[in-house]
Amino acid sequence: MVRRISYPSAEADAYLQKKSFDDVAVAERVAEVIANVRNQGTAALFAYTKRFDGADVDESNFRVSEAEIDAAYSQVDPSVLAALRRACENIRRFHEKQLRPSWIEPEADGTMLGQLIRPLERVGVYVPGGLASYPSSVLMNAVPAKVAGVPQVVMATPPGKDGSINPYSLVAAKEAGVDEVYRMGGAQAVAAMAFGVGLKAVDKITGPGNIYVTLAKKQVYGTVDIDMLAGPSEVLVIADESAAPAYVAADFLSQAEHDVRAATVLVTPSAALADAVEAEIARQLATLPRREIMEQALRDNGAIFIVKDLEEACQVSNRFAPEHLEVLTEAPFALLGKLTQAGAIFLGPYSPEPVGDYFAGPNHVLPTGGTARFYSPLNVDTFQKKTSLIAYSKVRFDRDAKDIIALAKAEGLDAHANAVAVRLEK
Ligand SMILES: NC(=O)c1ccc[n+]([C@@H]2O[C@H](COP(=O)([O-])OP(=O)(O)OC[C@H]3O[C@@H](n4cnc5c(N)ncnc54)[C@H](O)[C@@H]3O)[C@@H](O)[C@H]2O)c1
Ligand SMILES: N[C@H](CO)Cc1c[nH]c[nH+]1
Ligand SMILES: [Zn+2]
Repeated sequence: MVRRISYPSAEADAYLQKKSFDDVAVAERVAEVIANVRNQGTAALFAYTKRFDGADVDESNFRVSEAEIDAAYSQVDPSVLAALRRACENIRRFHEKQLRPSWIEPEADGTMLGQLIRPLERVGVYVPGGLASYPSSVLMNAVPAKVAGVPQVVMATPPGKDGSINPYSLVAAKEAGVDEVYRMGGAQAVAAMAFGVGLKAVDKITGPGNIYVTLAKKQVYGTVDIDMLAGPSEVLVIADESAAPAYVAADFLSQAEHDVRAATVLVTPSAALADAVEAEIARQLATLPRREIMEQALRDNGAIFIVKDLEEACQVSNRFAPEHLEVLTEAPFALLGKLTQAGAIFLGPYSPEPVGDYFAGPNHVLPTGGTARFYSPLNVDTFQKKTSLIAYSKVRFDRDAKDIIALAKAEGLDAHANAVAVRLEK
C-alpha cells in the first residue's frame, strides 16, 4: 500500500521535489472565495459556511456568545478538562521561556540604541474543525499569543452542520484567554479576518489548517502577516532494526488520520524493518476508525525509502524537511547534528508525535510542504514585533557625520547627505 523507493533514484528525486503548495486548481478556488468575501461581505461569508460546513450562520449567531462558552463547561468530561488544563500549563511554561525583554543600551557618550519588543494588537487564530475538532490547536495558538501579551485574540473555527462548536474547543478558548470566537472556517474565514468582514480586521493570522486554509493564508499575506504555511500534517520516521515495527506503524497512522493529503514517510536501511512495518500498518488499520482517510493518505502520499545507512537517511530527511521527524534508532542523539531541516524532532521510542501534538509543551503548529527549511514552529515571537530605537548624542553625531555623508553621496542621495551636513557646526 505504501510505495517503496530506493535511494538515490529518479523516483526519489521526484518524490522529494514534490511541493504541496503548488496546487493551482485549489489556489484558484481559494482566490475566488477570498474575492467574493472581500467584495460581497457577510452575505458571501455566510453562503460559503452553508455550502462548505452545512451550517446556518448569520449576524445573530456568527459570534459565539459568552453564555454559550460558559455552557460548554457543563458539556465536557471533567477528566478531559483536567487534562486540557495540564496541557495548557505545559504549553504556557514552555512558551514563557521564549520571552525576551526589550533593551535600551546607554553608551558612554550619551547615545542610546535599543530594541522595543511589543505584542501585536489584534491576532486571528485559526482552529481547524473539518474532519475533526482541534481543542489542542486552540491552546497551541492562544497560549503563546497571550504569553506574548496580545490584547485581542480572535478565534475562527468551522461550525458543525447544526451550527455548534465543539465544547472542548470552547472551554480551551476560555482557559487560554481567547477574546472573541467566530463560527467560520476555511478560506472564507481567513478572508473575513484579513479584510474585516463581519468583525474588525486582524493584523496577523496564525494557525494550522487544510490546503484551503493554508493557501488562503498565503494569498492574504501582505494585507495581514501570517505565521507560516502549516498545512496537512507530515511525519518522517528514521528507523533502524532496533525500532519496534508496531511503533513505526502506529506513528504513521496517527498522522495519516488527519487528512487524505497527510504525508507519512519511513526512511530505513533495513528492508526487513520495512516489511514488518507494512505488515503492522495493515494489522493496525483494521482496528481503527477513519480507515478510508488513512488508506488514501498512505496510498497517495506515503513512502518507504530504503537507504544505504543512517547517514543517507539524514540526507533524505533534510531534503524532505518534514513537519515532524521521529528518530527511532539505537542511538538517536548521535544523528541530531546531521538533522538540520525539521519543524520538530522526536527522539527515542517514548516520544511519539502525539506527545508533542497534545501535551509536552512545544508548539504543534509547524511548517509543512518543505517550508521547515525556512519557518520555525509557532512561538512567542510570532505574536510580537520589534521596533528599533536610535537616540544619538551630539558627540556621536559629530564623530560619525563624515562617514554618513560619504555613504549618502556614494548612493547619489545628496538630500540625505544634506540632512546630516546642516547639523554640523560651521
Ligand atoms: N501543520 C500543522 O501545524 C497542523 C496542525 C494541526 C492540524 N493540521 C492540519 O489541519 C488540517 C485540518 O483539516 P480539516 O479539513 O479537518 O479542517 P479545516 O478547518 O482546516 O478545514 C475545513 C474547512 O475547509 C473548507 N473546505 C473543505 N472542502 C472544501 C472545498 N472543496 N472547497 C473549498 N473549501 C473547502 C471548508 O470551508 C471547511 O470549513 C489537516 O490537514 C491537518 O493535517 C496541521
Ligand atoms: N499533528 C498535528 C500537527 O500536524 C497536531 C495535532 C493536533 N491534534 C492532533 N494532532
Ligand atoms: Zn496529530
